Amino acid sequence: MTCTLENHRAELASLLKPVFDSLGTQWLPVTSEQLCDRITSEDTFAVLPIPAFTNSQMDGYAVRSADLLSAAPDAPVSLPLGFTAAAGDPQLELQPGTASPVMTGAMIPAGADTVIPVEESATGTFPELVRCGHGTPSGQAAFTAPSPEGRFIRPAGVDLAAGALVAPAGTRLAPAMIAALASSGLTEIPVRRALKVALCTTGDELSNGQLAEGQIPDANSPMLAALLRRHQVEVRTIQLPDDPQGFVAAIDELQAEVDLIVTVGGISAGAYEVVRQALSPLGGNFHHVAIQPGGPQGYAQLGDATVLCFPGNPVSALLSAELFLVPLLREFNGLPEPRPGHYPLAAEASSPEHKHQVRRALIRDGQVTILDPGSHLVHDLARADALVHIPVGVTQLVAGQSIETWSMNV
Ligand SMILES: Nc1nc2c(c(=O)[nH]1)N[C@H]1C(S)=C(S)[C@@H](COP(=O)(O)OP(=O)(O)OC[C@H]3O[C@@H](n4cnc5c(N)ncnc54)[C@H](O)[C@@H]3O)O[C@H]1N2
Ligand code: MOO
Repeated sequence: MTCTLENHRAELASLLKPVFDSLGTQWLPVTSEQLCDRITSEDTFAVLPIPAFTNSQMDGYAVRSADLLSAAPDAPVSLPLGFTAAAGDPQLELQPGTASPVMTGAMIPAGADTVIPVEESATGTFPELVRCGHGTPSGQAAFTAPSPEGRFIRPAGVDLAAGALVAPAGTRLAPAMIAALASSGLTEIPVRRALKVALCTTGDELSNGQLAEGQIPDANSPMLAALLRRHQVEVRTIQLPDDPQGFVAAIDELQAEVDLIVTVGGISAGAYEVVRQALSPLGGNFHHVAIQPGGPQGYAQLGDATVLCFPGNPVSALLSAELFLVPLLREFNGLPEPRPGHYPLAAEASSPEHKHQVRRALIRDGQVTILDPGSHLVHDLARADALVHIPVGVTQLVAGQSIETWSMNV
């Protein structure tokens, strides 16, 4: 049975919706390398205000603004120094009529209400400084101008108050938001649990080691694993046996460990199509979609096991994943819909009338060149800059016409 690209897309979207809906929450440390680009599953609220405490914006002197009201270039005011506050030190107390050297990020001493940058002091540099517990300060600093209250002081909570919403549920965690979560004192972040996929290749011709005559390296495994990982999927790759009974037993075992099983190969019209032969009697759906490459497609729901079956030719496998799975992963991960580019076609191209063709293309010198349609041309796939969709009903494209191009690498 042949179905359209849109129908198959819709069928897979409804097949996978309960899978995505069931994922729930996973708590990741804010330092986790897996956190970037994940989606928060709950509202997160600040434990600490940002900034966490009132601190200095400059390396300079914390003083009371009232002590410098008369300061002028011809009448500098000299203040004895108190202890020095470095970033990370506990809060000091400023005695009236003194100046406390403070470094950027240090707590503003209690009683101080303004900061004068060191370069604005009469000498422009710090004299010898003494931190609390390391002796008695003896120096002085002179100032030639008043400094208004609050100047160069960063108040606690000015950016975000304690208890305020840091990120609503559904936020995609970009690096800056990770900084906001960390700054607000959150150490464990609730994110939507990553989809766990078992990526199963099939075919006696595949080998990851020594190649016997007739064998080829397994390209689909590393290719699709890389694609899925790019979309935050936890992937486990496995080569399933080519006999239907062993295949079903393996699927049975895998279903307890993963959310989704993706098989590649073994679904077309051959005599040894293990995936189709194993899953058809169990209610699997195998049909031809009016697309090229990627015509043979399948899926099955076996109890709790959701199985997606892609064709084995590497180009067909990757484009099947790009067409049917990646858009759902992008939606789950809160990514915006990709946008096409537009370029004039360098040379004419043709396409079968009753198929939606997805062609690989090069973009050079502002023009797009469509490559050969063969679904075994994995190196052409690798060097392509973009995909070009030629819908059902369009048989001829002419040189110079404007073409939509879609990136595979977003
Ligand atoms: N009589 C027909 N033959 C075929 C049809 C058809 O409609 N009638 N469809 C063709 C199309 S279109 C495709 S696509 C393929 C899909 O076949 P399968 O999904 O059954 O895949 P296999 O037969 O297992 O493999 C196809 C091809 O890809 C190579 N392959 C498979 N797995 C890998 C891998 N992991 N790494 C690298 N290469 C792989 C395999 O060796 C075959 O060359 O069927 C057409 N035939
Ligand atoms: O659909 Mo197949 O993917 O044309 O080779």
